[in-house]
Amino acid sequence: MTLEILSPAKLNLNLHIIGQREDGYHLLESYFQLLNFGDHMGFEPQTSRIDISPEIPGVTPEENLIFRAAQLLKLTADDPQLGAKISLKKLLPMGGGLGGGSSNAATTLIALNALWQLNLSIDELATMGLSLGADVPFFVRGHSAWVEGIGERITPYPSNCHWYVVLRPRVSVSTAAIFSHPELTRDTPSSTVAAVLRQGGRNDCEPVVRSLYAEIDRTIDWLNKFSPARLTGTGACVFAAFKSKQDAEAVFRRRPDNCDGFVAQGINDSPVAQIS
Ligand SMILES: C[C@](O)(CO)[C@H](O)COP(=O)(O)OP(=O)(O)OC[C@H]1O[C@@H](n2ccc(N)nc2=O)[C@H](O)[C@@H]1O
Ligand SMILES: Nc1ncnc2c1ncn2[C@@H]1O[C@H](COP(=O)(O)OP(=O)(O)OP(=O)(O)O)[C@@H](O)[C@H]1O
Repeated sequence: MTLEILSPAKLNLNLHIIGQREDGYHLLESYFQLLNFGDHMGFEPQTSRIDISPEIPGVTPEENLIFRAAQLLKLTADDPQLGAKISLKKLLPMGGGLGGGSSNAATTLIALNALWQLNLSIDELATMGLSLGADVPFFVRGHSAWVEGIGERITPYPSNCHWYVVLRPRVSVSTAAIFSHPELTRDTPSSTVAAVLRQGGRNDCEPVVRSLYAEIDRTIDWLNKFSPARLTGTGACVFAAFKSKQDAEAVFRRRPDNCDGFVAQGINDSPVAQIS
């Protein structure tokens, strides 16, 4: 039996940095919007081996978050006979602020927990997920949500499910470099999810990212001509909301030559929420 499932992307509709922990990690407040666009994954049980195909260029099989998630689950179950053939059609740009790697890891935890009949709870899978990445618990829970702390405090909250143009300028942003930048705003006052969804929030990483990456700066300016544009995560992707699919597609067709990307709709529940 093969389980085929979409591993969705997210957008950070806002990203407020309200403080910093002693270990250097930043305390965030962010609305995480799930999208109906992502990577396609397939899972088929087999004996003992965990095989992922095709490989991701530039990521060794052992570093692949899909492999690490499967291995973690296998160790927790303490059963060396567990294995799976996992297929991946990667459509999400890597290092784009869309959470692709974290989403793949979460989808793997949920799918294999079901296929291997381990009966681990969502709380247990979310705790395991946090050791793989700050955004993994959000994707494990599988609902658009207000996220606090470094990603571990998650309150599901429905959005208006707008259509989005997502543009990817062809540059790569180092998350660690942005978070360690001296100019980064780290004292935004605490807000509420209702205020952010009503007024639209801002991304505190955006001024620093714009100053360091001219292509991202230009892309935000271009998209701003049609609808208020913002960075997701620490970039490099930039997005704006539209009332209809047609409006979004019309803007996407006119995108600058240096960008690829996609049009997608916000969703409140991830496909993984149906199998967990
Ligand atoms: C900010 C977000 O993009 C929001 O979606 C994510 O939480 C970032 O998650 P990520 O890309 O998985 O990043 P991680 O691999 O966990 O962290 C990369 C680096 O960014 C910094 N970092 C990350 C998240 C955070 N809340 N505070 C930080 O200071 C840390 O220096 C860390 O070493
Ligand atoms: N299955 C995977 N898919 C994508 N990236 C992976 C995967 N496994 C490991 N990685 C590594 O993780 C890095 C970050 O990838 P990802 O797509 O999650 O970035 P992101 O969209 O910037 O995430 P975030 O929004 O959490 O900052 C990649 O550059 C890659 O080296």
